[in-house]
Parts: sequence; C-alpha cells; structure tokens
Amino acid sequence: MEVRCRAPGKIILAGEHAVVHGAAAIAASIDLYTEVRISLHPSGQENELLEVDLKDMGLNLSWPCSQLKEVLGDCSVDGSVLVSCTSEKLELLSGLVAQKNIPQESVQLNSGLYAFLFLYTSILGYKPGKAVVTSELPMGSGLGSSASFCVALSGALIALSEFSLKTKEKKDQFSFEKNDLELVSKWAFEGEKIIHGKPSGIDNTVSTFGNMIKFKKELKTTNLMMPLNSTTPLKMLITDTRVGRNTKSLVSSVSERALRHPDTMSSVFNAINSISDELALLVESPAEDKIAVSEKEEKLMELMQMNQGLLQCIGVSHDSIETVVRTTMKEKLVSKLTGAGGGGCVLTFVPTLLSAAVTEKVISELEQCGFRCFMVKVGGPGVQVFPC
Ligand SMILES: Nc1ncnc2c1ncn2[C@@H]1O[C@H](COP(=O)(O)OP(=O)(O)O)[C@@H](O)[C@H]1O
Ligand SMILES: C[C@@](O)(CCOP(=O)(O)O)CC(=O)O
Ligand SMILES: [Mg+2]
Repeated sequence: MEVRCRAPGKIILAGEHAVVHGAAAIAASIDLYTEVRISLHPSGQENELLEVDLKDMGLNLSWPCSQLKEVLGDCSVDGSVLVSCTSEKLELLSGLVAQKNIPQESVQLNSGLYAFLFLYTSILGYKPGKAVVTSELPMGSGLGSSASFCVALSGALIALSEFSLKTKEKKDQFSFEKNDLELVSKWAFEGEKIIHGKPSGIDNTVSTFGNMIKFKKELKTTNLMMPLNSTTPLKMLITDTRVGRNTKSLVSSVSERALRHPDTMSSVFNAINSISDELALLVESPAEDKIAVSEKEEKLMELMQMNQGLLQCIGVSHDSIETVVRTTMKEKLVSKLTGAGGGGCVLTFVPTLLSAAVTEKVISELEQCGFRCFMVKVGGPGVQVFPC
C-alpha cells in the first residue's frame, strides 16, 4: 500500500512571534511544497524495517521495527486519538537518532527525525515501511518547511491508516474531508511542538487548509481560523538571505524578552494584533478601479512596514534583513521578514503597477548582495493526498 501526500509552505503577512503570545496573524500558503511518499511493507516478515529517505539531504536511515518496539514500548495505535510527545519519549527518540551518527552539518535534521519517528509510530505503530521525503522549500528560512514536512507526513500516515479501514473498492478514492484535515493539522502540530518547542499552530493550519487565513491562538477554546478572500491578487517577491537560523531559539528569545519586559512587550504584541486586524479587513475590502487598488496597496505596504519595525524592536531582525529593507526602499518598495526572522526569508510586496524593469533592477541589486530572489504564488491549495 502506498500514498503520496504534499503540503505547502507559507508566508506570514503580519503577526509572526506575536501570534505565539495570543495576537492575531495573517498567513498564506505558497506554491512550494514538501512531498512525503510512504509505502507499507507486508508485516510478519523477518528483519522488518522502518526506513526514511530524506532525498534532498542525501540521508537514508532505517531502524528495525523490533528495536523501535523494544525502545518505545507497546503503544495503543489509533491515528484518530491524538497524543503528545512526552519529554521521556523525546529522550528515547533522540537515543534512536543518535545511534545513526548523523554528520555534523546535518544535525539540524535531528528534530525533524524525532518528529518523523514520533508521528509514524503514534499513527501506524511499528508497521514496516519506507518514507521518501522531498521538499522545494529552503529549510530553516521562515517559509514553514517544518510545518509542511509535518503536515505532509501526518497526511500520508492518516491516509494510510484510514485506507486500511476502507473497503477494497474505495481504496483509490481517498481524499481528505474536513474531519480528516482537522486531524492532520492537529497531528502536525504535535510534530511542530517537537521541532519548535512552542509553536502557535499557524504554520500547520495554513499548510493544511491552504489559501489565506487569519489565525489566533486560544488558550481555553478552539483556535480562531478564518479564511480570508483577498479581492486583489498579492504579488510577493521573496528574498532568501541565506542566513541560517532556527525558529525554536528565536521563539524562546522573544519569550525571554517578554518575561523581562512584560508590559512593554504586551503593548508591542497588541500593536501587532491591530496590524493583523487591519490587514485582514484590507485584503477583503473591494477595490474596483485602479485608484482604489493603489490606495489599498499603499495601506498594505504601510502595515507591513510598521510590522517590520515592531519585529525589529522585539529583536528578531538581522543585518541581512535590514539590507533587504534598505535596498528595496530605494525603489519605494516595502519589505518585512517572514517567519521567525534572524536571517531567513524576507517578503517584498510588488505593487500591481510596478514596472518589470524596476523589479528586475531590485532583484539584481539583492542578488549582488549574495541573496537569492524568487516570486511565489500566494494562497494556493493546502494538503493533498494522491494514491499511488
Ligand atoms: N524535509 C524535511 N525533512 C526533515 N526535517 C525537516 C524537513 N523540513 C524541515 N525539517 C525540520 O524542520 C527544521 C526547520 O524548521 P524551522 O526552524 O521551524 O524553520 P522553517 O519552518 O522556517 O523552515 C529543520 O531543521 C528540520 O529539523
Ligand atoms: C515565529 C512564528 O510565529 C512562525 C515561525 O515560522 P517558521 O518556522 O520560521 O517558518 C512561530 C509560530 O507561530 O509558531
Ligand atoms: Mg518552522
């Protein structure tokens, strides 16, 4: 039995970091995907293995299923019942990965591998199988590679566990329904917790459901997730500064600053919340003629600019990000970091009437700084499963 599942990366138009502390944020899926293909092998054979092939990293690892069972213990496997990874379990998973002597330059993959082992064994138990992972997303650069990996993986695993419940004739008709999508997103969130420490849930939500969403984390009730219908297409240039960073440490540095300056940081988070609220209303507002479109674009750029200022003030900007902001500003274009910051990717809004010549000039200047630029389509589909 085999399935292929793909899930998109994302950009955050407003509200990163503040969303972890309860503010609203706006995110949209982009047309760059992570794909996970899983084939299950027949059980009851000798030397059964769970294999993972991270194609882009050239890393192929396997564990005997008997070893996984011995180390992780018996588990009651039911993909429809969510469980969180305990610190004891994480320790056991880290032991299983440590045995593989992963090269030093790939250690950032460790947390992804813990998430892989956790999700696979929690949803499918110790069934022998092979997962092949490929991704179009630059890893660790703010475009949500961790969430798209967790969503594509959870999607493939849920599809396989549901497939096994379906009658033979229906096996090639699988597609995710609303309940499946919610389950996929929740499992992916459990994976994100292993990678990020304290995710808000926005990345797995937008990667699962696609389009553009307004998201707000709720402590006591269900998170707010509101799809937004943008009335004008948004064109975004992405600049990858190629400066590596790690979401987990940036998120915890902001939390530490919030502990040191609770009132001040809470005012900043409130200001970011207002930016997200305003941006949500703006993208859905009608713009029937050219004047209305350009007024709307001016407002959007101003909101992005204010958000970048506040991100800088909470300590998550970086010299490379500021270089992109200054370089694009020469052509009156506005840029802001996207995702956790500290390097990674920067968004530049491309107004409808901007000439191709100016766009090319800006890209060329950014590339001379050693950055990589590309355009993305904003607001496409979320997770999709394809039977093989
Ligand atoms: N294709 C993948 N295979 C394995 N692990 C991955 C993959 N994509 C992302 N990850 C995990 O996610 C981490 C990057 O996540 P993060 O720091 O949140 O940055 P971002 O989500 O912005 O790319 C990687 O270090 C790795 O552990
Ligand atoms: C900083 C944050 O708001 C977004 C992180 O996105 P990324 O992992 O950098 O793509 C964290 C979160 O919301 O979980
Ligand atoms: Mg991430």
